Amino acid sequence: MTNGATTGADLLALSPVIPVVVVDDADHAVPLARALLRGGVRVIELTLRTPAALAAIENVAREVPEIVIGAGTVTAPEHAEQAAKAGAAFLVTPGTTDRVLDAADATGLPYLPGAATVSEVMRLAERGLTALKFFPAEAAGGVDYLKSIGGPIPHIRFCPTGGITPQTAPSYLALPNVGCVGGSWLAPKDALQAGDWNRVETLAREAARLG
Ligand SMILES: O=C(O)C(=O)C[C@H](O)[C@H](O)COP(=O)(O)O
Repeated sequence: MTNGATTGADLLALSPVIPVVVVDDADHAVPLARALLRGGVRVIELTLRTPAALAAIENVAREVPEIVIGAGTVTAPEHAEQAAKAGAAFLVTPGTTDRVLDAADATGLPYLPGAATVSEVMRLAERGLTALKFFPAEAAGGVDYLKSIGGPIPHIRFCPTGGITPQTAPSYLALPNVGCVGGSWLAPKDALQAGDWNRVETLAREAARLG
């Protein structure tokens, strides 16, 4: 189920870019996942922002076992259990609370908890976490902020997400404390609505080369 990704650190190594996906139609998820795989991206983060999200995760977990499927936008404790039951292999949270972290731990799944400040990073490090999501990356200070965090807290590694583009991704990926970036550009809403899977495959092929 997790295709070998059993820790947060494993998640950072799956792909240079983790596609962050919003699906309005659960039927889009399987062809989308297959297009990402054809382009060389073997991970997908399906955000729990729409009513179709959990069914989409179930569809991909059942029909595309070659891809590592995770649930994003985990903002409440119950989201963690719902996502695990749907077949998610990992969880991603935009920010963190103790209740959300406890619920994520209870699933036994690897997860990337969100942090945006040095103090939030330190609080997560106190819980023994060493692989975090840095969100909202661009708005929270971008590359320079992450570079600064690496000085006093060099053992924590990040998946920065939020406002990152194919043009800015390389500057993040060049940092020693960055394992991958998250980005919604790999699954443009208009491409999903049009069923333009060739465009998704092309975007994935370009992203897979960023690492
Ligand atoms: O919903 C979540 O789980 C989040 O944490 C937020 C998303 O990861 C970012 O909104 C993606 O940012 P963009 O790539 O700029 O679209």
